[in-house]
Amino acid sequence: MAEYNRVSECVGLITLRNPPVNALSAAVRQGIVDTVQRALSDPNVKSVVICGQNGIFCGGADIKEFGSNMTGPPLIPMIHAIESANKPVVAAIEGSALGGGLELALGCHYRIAHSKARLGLPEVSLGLLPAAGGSQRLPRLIGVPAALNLITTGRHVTAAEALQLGIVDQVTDHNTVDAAVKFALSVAGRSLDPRRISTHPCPQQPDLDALFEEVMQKVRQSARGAIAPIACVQAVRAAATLPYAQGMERERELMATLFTSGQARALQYCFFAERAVGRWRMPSGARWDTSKPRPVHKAAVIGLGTMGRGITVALAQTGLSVIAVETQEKQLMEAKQAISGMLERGAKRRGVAPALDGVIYSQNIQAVADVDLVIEAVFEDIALKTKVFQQLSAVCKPGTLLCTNTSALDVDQLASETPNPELVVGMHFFAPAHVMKLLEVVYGPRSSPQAVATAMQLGKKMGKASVAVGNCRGFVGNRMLKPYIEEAFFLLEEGATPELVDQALEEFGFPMGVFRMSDLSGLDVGWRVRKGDGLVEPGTASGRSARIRQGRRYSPLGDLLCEEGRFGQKTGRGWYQYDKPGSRVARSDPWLHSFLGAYRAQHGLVARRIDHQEVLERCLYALINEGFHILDDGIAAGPEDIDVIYVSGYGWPRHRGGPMFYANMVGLAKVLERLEHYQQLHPEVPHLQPSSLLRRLVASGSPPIHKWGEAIKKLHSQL
Ligand SMILES: CCCCCCCCCCCCC/C=C/C(=O)SCCNC(=O)CCNC(=O)[C@H](O)C(C)(C)COP(=O)(O)OP(=O)(O)OC[C@H]1O[C@@H](n2cnc3c(N)ncnc32)[C@H](O)[C@@H]1OP(=O)(O)O
Repeated sequence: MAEYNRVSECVGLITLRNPPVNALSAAVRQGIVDTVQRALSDPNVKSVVICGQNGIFCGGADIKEFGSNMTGPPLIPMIHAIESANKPVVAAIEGSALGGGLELALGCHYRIAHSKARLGLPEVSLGLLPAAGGSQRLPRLIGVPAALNLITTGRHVTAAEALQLGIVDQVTDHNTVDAAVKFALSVAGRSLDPRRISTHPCPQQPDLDALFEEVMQKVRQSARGAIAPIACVQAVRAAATLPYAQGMERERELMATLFTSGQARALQYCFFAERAVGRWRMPSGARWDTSKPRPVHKAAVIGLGTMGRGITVALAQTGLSVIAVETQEKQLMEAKQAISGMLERGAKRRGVAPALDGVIYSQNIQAVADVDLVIEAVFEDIALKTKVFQQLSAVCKPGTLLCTNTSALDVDQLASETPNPELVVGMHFFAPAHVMKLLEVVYGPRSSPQAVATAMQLGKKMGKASVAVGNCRGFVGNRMLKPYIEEAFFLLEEGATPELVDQALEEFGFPMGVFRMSDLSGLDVGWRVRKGDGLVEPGTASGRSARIRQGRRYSPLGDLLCEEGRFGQKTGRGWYQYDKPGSRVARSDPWLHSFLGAYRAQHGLVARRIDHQEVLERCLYALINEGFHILDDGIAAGPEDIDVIYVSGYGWPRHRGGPMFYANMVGLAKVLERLEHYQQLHPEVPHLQPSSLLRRLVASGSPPIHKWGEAIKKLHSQL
């Protein structure tokens, strides 16, 4: 919808009305077409202003429409009609002008922005390109290099940067619509020819070919298989080399390819999934909209190792006052220096003052007496954490929320050691905690909805993709990682190399394959966990029986490397070799290959040829299968929760939508059939046994992913 008013006697004011972001739905487009026509045909109107209601210009095309049959007037002729108008049209930009919203503004003759507005063409992050003329007008307006940067990254710019780039004509701190109306009156009657961007040539650019080659190479490297960034470069190239009409034709062709691609579907699914996880619910029936978070003004972090330092920075950057506690004086001093450095570097990047005064350091746990929330980040040891929780329960004011940053320990067990288990939740950060986007908020059966709501809200404030999950071994992310890593080990036993496995996974789109990742995070981490589980048996036992532990197939390969002191990058040796400890460039290691040969010989294993498809199917389907178990157990409320966790914390390629979305794209019946196939070949591997939920979904006709929630509820009610 678009509302029309005449203001200041001779300005036609068109207001886009489609809460919450004034997306260009069919009704809005129809409204714009009608109101523009009305303004242009009214002889009393000398100029026109377009704005959006509720302080936001326009969030772009209505993404929900992309999945359906699109009706209503198309955007391109609508914008063209505005640009060809014989009366000046001024865009009054408040809040956001994104995607189709900015393309609409680029069709206007002038753009006035509020100083707090943000502008951008983020279509690339939805698997698309600015195909309402944006890829052709922006380079003509601001030049090819700047347009390439904005269009291929999708980044939003501030009003100040937009002014500097020449995207907007004026920035105001006052009422934007008033400023735009005044401006519109001042330009009434002026020639509009120089203001029609589509009629301009692109500004001259020396060495155009070299520029495009360089950008294309950079984009291909960072795209990890995503096709939209490449199409964006091709579209801008068309703007730089072809007349406008032919450039538009190229823009349309490229968009047609992207629009129907699986990647666009995956990326748009991610957009909505990231918002859906904020609407969390617990098996008890507690939900985001009925649970009020507590205000948190002051927080504390206990334990200032790597995780505690990152968490302190993340909290301080939200503007909270933070008490950072470390009992060892030397550690405290080192932490203070490290945290101050991180805050300073972060502030410099963001162009703000560092929140150094926001952090108070203490060796004494008594210092946290008046905080609203504590995040404990001491060493992963249940006895130590229990002791800290008991101290906190004694010291903190009543009602303080006690959160544990654990990746593996039982949140319920910790809660049960405190007098108020309802105040306890897990906050599982990922290293480095001030950088990584993901936060798993782990609730136990006794965690109160208010505690979950508070942790979720705090996560959002810290800019994290926060996902509420139930308590189980490994929560969601690490629980699914276990079968993925185990399959990779089994593949080595059967004849693969770390290079082959990693190459298959990196070609799929992971930034690092499982072995390069393991070298980065340290092989000793998993070794310690397996030792704790009683799985590690020193010695040189051979044969099949040595590889069956606790009744299931087990590969001791990781343990054997650790026994050799090969912990990965930090020791300069792991699944690969490095120039020196701490170096990051992985090189193939002949020692490792002969070690694998000797290991296979010792265990009577005959190496066979393994291809990329088998690597992907075994590693990914094992991980996905665990995801179905997690859904069946109610640990994750829906597939979106799992997918957001994997995309934001585990390097799953966003253009593949997350593991559960990927399973949906591949086809549930196919995933089931391949799991059954591998299970028959490896009956001693329980994680290849298809989950009963997967079987039941296939039996009920493989509903599309957005219907899984309904299907799971129905299947559970039939049990
Ligand atoms: C056969 C082949 C044919 C091929 C040809 C096809 C022809 C098609 C041609 C069309 C050409 C189109 C070219 C243009 C494309 C686009 O414009 S794509 C959209 C680009 N815009 C964006 O990516 C912006 C997305 N939104 C945001 O970044 C943020 O929402 C915001 C605007 C910055 C506001 O942020 P915030 O205040 O934090 O609110 P949110 O929680 O993010 O959002 C609130 C709710 O609004 C929903 N929403 C937001 N944007 C859109 C949108 N563009 N469309 C639909 N819905 C949107 C969002 O989902 C939230 O709702 P809930 O999910 O219900 O919470």
